Formats: sequence, C-alpha cells, structure tokens
Amino acid sequence: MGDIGVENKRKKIIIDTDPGIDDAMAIFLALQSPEVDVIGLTTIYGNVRTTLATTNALHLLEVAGREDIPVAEGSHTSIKEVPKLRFAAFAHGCDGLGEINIVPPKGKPIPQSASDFLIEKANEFPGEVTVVALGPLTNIAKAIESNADFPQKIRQIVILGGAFSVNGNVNPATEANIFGDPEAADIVFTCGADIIAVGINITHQVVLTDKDLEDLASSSGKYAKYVCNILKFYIDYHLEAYNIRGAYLHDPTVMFVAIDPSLMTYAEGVVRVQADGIFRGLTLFDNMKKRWGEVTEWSNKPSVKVAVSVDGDKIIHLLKERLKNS
Ligand SMILES: O=c1[nH]c(=O)c2ncn([C@@H]3O[C@H](CO)[C@@H](O)[C@H]3O)c2[nH]1
Repeated sequence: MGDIGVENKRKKIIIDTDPGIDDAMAIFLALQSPEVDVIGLTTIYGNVRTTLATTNALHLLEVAGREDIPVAEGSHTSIKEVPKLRFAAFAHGCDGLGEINIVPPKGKPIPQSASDFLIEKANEFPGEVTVVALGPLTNIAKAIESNADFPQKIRQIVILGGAFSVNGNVNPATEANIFGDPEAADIVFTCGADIIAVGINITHQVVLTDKDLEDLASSSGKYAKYVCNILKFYIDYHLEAYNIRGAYLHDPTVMFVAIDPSLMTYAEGVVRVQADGIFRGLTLFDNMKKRWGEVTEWSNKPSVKVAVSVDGDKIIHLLKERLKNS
C-alpha cells in the first residue's frame, strides 16, 4: 500500500458513525492514515443512540487532539421518523466504548444537521468527498432526498452494511446497520452514486485475536493503548455470542476501502433491501449473471460494487502497524 503523503492529494472523507468500539478503531485508523483527510464526522444511532454517538465522536477527536474536525449530529429517528429503540449495548457497553468511564468531551457539535453538512461539503468539493458510512444509512438517505444532485456530487459512498449470501448478526436475515433503517438503505443503494458495500461476509474474515491484542498492548502508541482498553468488552461479547477468542473488526476493515480499495475484490450488481416482514433488513444482490425474462424489482436500478474477498490477515497487520505508530 503506497502512501500518497502529499497533503492536497489526500482523499477527503466524512465518517458517518455510531461509536462504538470498532468505530473508534476506524476513526483512529483514518486519523493515522496519510491517504485520507478527515473533513468531518457525522453521527447516527446504531451501536448507541444519536446523542451518545455525538458525545463519543467529540471525545474520540479530543483523545486524538483533533478538535479541529467538525462533528455534525445526525438523525434521531429512521427516515420514516420511527424512534430508535434498539441499540447494541450488549456488544459495546452502555457507553458504547466498553464502559471505561470516558472523560466527557469539552467540545460541541456544529449547529448544522449531519445531512446538511454532507450536502454542504459535497457542493463545496464536487466529486472529491468520500462518505464512509459505519452506521445505519439515515443521514445519507436524507441528504439524497433533500438534494437530488447529491449522488453525483459525492465521489464515493463506502458502506459497512449487509450480509451478502451469509447470515446476519441481528438475526439470520439481517445485518445491524441495514436493520437500523432498511428504507434508508434501499434509498442509498439505488441512488446512482459510486457505492462500495462491505458486508459481514467480509468483515467476519477480519478477526483480531488474543495474540494481536497482546501485540497492540506491548506498544506505546496512544491509539493502540486506548483501543486495548475499550476492546475488552467487545472481545468478551464475541466469546459469548460466537464462541471465538477475538473480535470481528467491521468498521476498521471498511475504513481500509477508503484508504486503499485494492485491499478487496468486488462484484458489481444491484442491491435491494427488504423493508418489512421476517426478512426486514435483508440485502439481496443481483449478480447480473442472468438476463431475467421479466421485469424485477432489481431491473433498471443503478448497480453498486459489493466486496467479495479480502485478505483478513493483511488488514489486521496494517491496522496494528498504524495504531502502534501513533
Ligand atoms: O446489533 C448488533 N449485533 C451484533 O451482534 C453486532 N456485532 C457487531 N455489531 C456492530 O454493528 C456493525 C456490524 O454489523 C458494526 O458497527 C458493529 O459494531 C453488532 N450489532
């Protein structure tokens, strides 16, 4: 992976996030990566409710000494204005960050909604801004609904979401981010933007082991130390839920797509999302290998790229290097 290193060639990214232990790792990874320039964080419910996501985003930026990066608070409800009731305290702790008693942040979010911030930055830097979407897709769907040009103005949307040809992690049908707002997800997947989706079929191949944790713990890197502390809760959850000693690194894996998309391979096709019923949140990818004899719900919709393979060990190695060298 070649460093670009030149300030004005850095890819501008906005991280839409619900921190979240693995979100924290992804944010630190981005801040430590010369290939990308983090121009803002937008917050969303998911692992935690939106107000706590905002608190945690501000806290993480203060840990990093990057209070210069604006945080715009996102939606408190789904795109259909349904209040959110389901959060993942069982995986991330009540505070979203492994119950480590974080120092409350001094900073405040900017007085602009996440979707307005996304639209403003897409207009300010047309074709240059990549959104890395680590939570439910409500803020991005709202940006699309209020600004029809948004999909064309944005450089790329990299999505952590979906379970392509595998079971979900909320139930056998659905992955948590898509389950958080399936209607919003369907709007985003079919909006015509340049989209890369990374599902848990990929992120479950990126496992941080006990040995990796020891390796991180032996480092004096500030991000390595911080993440070792918050990871304990997440690792205990994986032992209980999956009977593995380690942790799936969803969000950092997806951040690597923004940093270097060649770390994965992709298939192209149309993704639709099931909005209701027992398959609510199911992501269904048409791999376009069949010429369908009749019109389907996938016909004439824009295609997206879906990640199909990854070298999990390489991702773990690169991640550890960057967190240790901080
Ligand atoms: O509701 C959830 N259940 C899980 O088992 C689970 N495991 C991880 N996650 C979070 O959801 C995204 C991946 O589906 C990531 O942001 C994880 O932090 C989960 N969310």
